[in-house]
Amino acid sequence: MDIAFKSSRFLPLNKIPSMPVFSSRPCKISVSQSKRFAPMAALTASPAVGLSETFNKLREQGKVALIPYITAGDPDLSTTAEALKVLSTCGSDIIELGVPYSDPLADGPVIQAAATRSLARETNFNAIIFMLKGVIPELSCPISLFTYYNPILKRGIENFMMIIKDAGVRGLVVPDVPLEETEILRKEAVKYNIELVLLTTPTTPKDRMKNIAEASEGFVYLVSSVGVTGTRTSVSGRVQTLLEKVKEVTKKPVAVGFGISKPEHVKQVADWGADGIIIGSAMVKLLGEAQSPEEGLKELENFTKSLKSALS
Ligand SMILES: O=P(O)(O)OC[C@@H](O)[C@@H](O)c1c[nH]c2ccccc12
Repeated sequence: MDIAFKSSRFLPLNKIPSMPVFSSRPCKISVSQSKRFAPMAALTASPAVGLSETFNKLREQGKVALIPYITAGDPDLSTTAEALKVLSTCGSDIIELGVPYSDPLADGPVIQAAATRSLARETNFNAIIFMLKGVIPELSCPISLFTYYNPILKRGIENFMMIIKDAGVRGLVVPDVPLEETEILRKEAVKYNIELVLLTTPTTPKDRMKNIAEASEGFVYLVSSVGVTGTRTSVSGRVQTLLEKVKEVTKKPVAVGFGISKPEHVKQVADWGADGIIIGSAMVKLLGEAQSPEEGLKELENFTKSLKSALS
């Protein structure tokens, strides 16, 4: 069952409630934090730079993009808003925000547990959008939304794009859509200036990899290893060869994700020639398993700074 969207199915843009449906559990963040989260009526979603522009700028400076992933609504949406600000302030170049979903195909145990906790608190799509509208104007990097296909289809592809664009989202990753079916998605995404990022994996044949890279917008997501997301003790040396393979078929930026969780990993993958590094489970774990949201945010800040300095 799609719990995440149970209370918000088929809502056209103008029917999205103006108040988010946050969990009834008391939120432990401080008053000053919650004030900072309050959406500002005067600000509309900022026209922050998109993913391609971000990579262009970094390329000029010879820098590699730091791309954290976190799950929306874990431990709660107010903390997610604060976490986005922390990630942005600590030098993230793009942030992937995961929409919790009840049947996540490729998510490993850490991200699955985060989605389950988030859904148990009744996080829903409309509340995530409301939160993003308030916080995106305060960020200095673009947000790329990460969601499975079903929730998009249920809203209608065009309606979905319209909603996320209106919230200020600049990119979209939909891991369960095969290349052959991305065309319609991409057509609507382009209309709304949303860059649709496609994924290639270690088992993707070279000619297919080329087609994926050609169709991908913003960057190409290179999945570093087979299996599901999650931290691993080391990054396989195979990633270096994989990176070379992708770079033979495209000039677009290539960001590597899956199993990267330490500053040493980040440095290693950057040295192998990646244009961006995606870190998910390690971030999600810090936020989801901390004693309090404040502690989780502090740990997130320290961790992001350590990853950023590995790239400088
Ligand atoms: O968690 P990791 O191993 O650091 O990997 C990144 C990842 O979490 C994020 O991009 C992601 C979350 N769920 C996914 C499903 C498929 C592909 C990618 C993802």
